[in-house]
Amino acid sequence: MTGVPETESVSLDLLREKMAEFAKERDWDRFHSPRNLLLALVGEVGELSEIFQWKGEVPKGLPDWKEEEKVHLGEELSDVLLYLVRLSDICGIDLGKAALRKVDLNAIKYPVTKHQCQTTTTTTNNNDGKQSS
Ligand SMILES: Nc1ccn([C@H]2C[C@H](O)[C@@H](COP(=O)(O)OP(=O)(O)OP(=O)(O)O)O2)c(=O)n1
Repeated sequence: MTGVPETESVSLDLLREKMAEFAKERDWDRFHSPRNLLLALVGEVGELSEIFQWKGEVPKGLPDWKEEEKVHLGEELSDVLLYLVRLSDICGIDLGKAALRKVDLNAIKYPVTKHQCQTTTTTTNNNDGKQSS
């Protein structure tokens, strides 16, 4: 259905093209304004949050979740990603490049030597750089 072989990785560029095509075919470009897309994105983040709502903390890998719950989670994560990709495109932002640049900036802001977790002591580093015991 996507035209992408199962074994191939999916790029942000492919998703950007698919969303552009999807909107064009339906004459929905006029609805895909920055503000509309942002609101749609926030709505989908809400739907994603609902999946985790009231569940308490859940273990990584979601071992106790039913297959259909995981499929639903994948759908909501995808909606968030797709609107984010589309919003970036409409705003003229190369999301992949911007994100890579941000990763570099994060590494400068949080150098490993200063923020590595100390496993031998009871002191822990929060990811905001502040320490707590
Ligand atoms: N104007 C629109 C409407 C939808 N979509 C695409 C992007 C999302 O991936 C998905 C969102 O579709 P829905 O608004 O139907 O939302 P859900 O799929 O979450 O359905 P529901 O809200 O019924 O759970 O469709 C889009 O690009 N532009």
